[in-house]
Amino acid sequence: MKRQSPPRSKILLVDDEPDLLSGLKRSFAKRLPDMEVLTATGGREALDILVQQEVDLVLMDIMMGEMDGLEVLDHIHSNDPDQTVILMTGYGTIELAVDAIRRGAWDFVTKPLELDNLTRILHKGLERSKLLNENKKLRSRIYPDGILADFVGQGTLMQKLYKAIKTSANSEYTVLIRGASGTGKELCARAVHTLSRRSKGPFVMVNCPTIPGELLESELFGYRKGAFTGADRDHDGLFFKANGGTICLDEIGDIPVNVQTKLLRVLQEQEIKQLGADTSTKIDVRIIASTNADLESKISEGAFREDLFYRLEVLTLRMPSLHEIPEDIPLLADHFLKKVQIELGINEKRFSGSALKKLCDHHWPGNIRELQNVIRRAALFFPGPVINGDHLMIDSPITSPGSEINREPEMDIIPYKEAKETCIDSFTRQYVHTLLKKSNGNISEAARLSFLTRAALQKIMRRYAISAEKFRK
Ligand SMILES: Nc1ncnc2c1ncn2[C@@H]1O[C@H](COP(=O)(O)OP(=O)(O)OP(=O)(O)O)[C@@H](O)[C@H]1O
Repeated sequence: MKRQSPPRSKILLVDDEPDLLSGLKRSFAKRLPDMEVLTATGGREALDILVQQEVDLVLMDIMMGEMDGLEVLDHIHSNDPDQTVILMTGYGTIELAVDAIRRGAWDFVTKPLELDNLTRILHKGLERSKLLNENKKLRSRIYPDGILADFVGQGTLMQKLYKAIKTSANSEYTVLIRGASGTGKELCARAVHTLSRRSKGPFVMVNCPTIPGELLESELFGYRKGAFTGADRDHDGLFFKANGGTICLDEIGDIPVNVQTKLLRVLQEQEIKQLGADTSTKIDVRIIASTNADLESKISEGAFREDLFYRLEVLTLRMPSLHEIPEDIPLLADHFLKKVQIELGINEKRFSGSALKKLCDHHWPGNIRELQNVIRRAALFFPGPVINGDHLMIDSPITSPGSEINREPEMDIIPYKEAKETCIDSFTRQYVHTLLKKSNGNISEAARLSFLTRAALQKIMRRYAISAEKFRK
């Protein structure tokens, strides 16, 4: 197969001296053979070219007849603030060049041109353009039909979601992502960040219930050395880690009221006063919160601050449950099957008609994550090119790896790490089922027996779509 060569970088040379243009073009052909060089003898011509073509770098003289370089620079940047422009200036006009830098030129070179130095600067300028372009591409990871990269689903509800994600990404407001466990809330939070102007900054995901309540405040906001016994050094905290970017507080409904109060202050004042600090520090962090809890009920029980709720839900994104988007199940199933084939390096498989029907008929309490796990298990445990209905262990959630192996003794040989993860999945499911059976569905009792915190156990239950209800007598 013929390999495609990478696209050539394009440089636009702008100068009203045709001799200089043709001289430079000849020199560049020798020194920069991978580049395409375009030329323009004036500002207007240059602007026309830039409207029609993507150019990686503009090298332009300041002193030009019809429109000087600074004026052209302003026009270029009003259309594309990221365009890399290097200006050429004669001796004695250095001040002008400094002014140009202030107005957004990336660099300048002095005439007469010293070709080694110019080549070095051009390489650096092109490197800058490349990085900016990669970032732009990342930010516009939206396919022409409006679907976001990483997301699968084309039905009406998913289309509405993509639109809402894009709108949220274009603003700086706080976002509240609501939806049941496994519906893609984390994926959604990442998409809002990636499509926003903060995409170059950090994205910090905080699973609130996994941090014990008494540590959450110091983990989120940090502390100064000596703030409390054991604080033997300064600790920045997750909000500072997210400075310039986005923080996503997952399961916001589970955070203690004292932390809610502090969070409210951060939202109102955009500054943090760390434990043990004398003064507050300004921060620039966009907050996304996600929850599968009924926050309104929590408010009426006094467990969640109403004022914080209204601050958080400036923009609300609702993730549909999988049973609400049945038309997308075959697409998602195919997507996960392809993914697992790549992850496990196994031969291509497909679903039989009975398998697809079973997938579409199931109610999916654990949503997209449950679908993903079911497909992973089927692909892992059953060799052969076709996954049929019997291979999908949907109806019998209490499965032990042993029983699966007995039913189908021949397993595909897959990397040890993946096999182990899948067994951990089955083990966790079985462990929690046994635990809940023993405690008659009493979560506090189950947490006590397992030495897990109640919140940690609930998190596991949500992740595996296990409800305590059916274990209650
Ligand atoms: N529309 C989708 N297309 C492709 N993959 C998806 C989609 N939605 C979710 N997923 C995948 O499903 C899995 C679960 O998604 P995610 O962790 O974002 O859910 P969640 O709602 O945050 O779950 P929890 O509340 O339990 O933390 C992830 O592997 C994610 O990549």
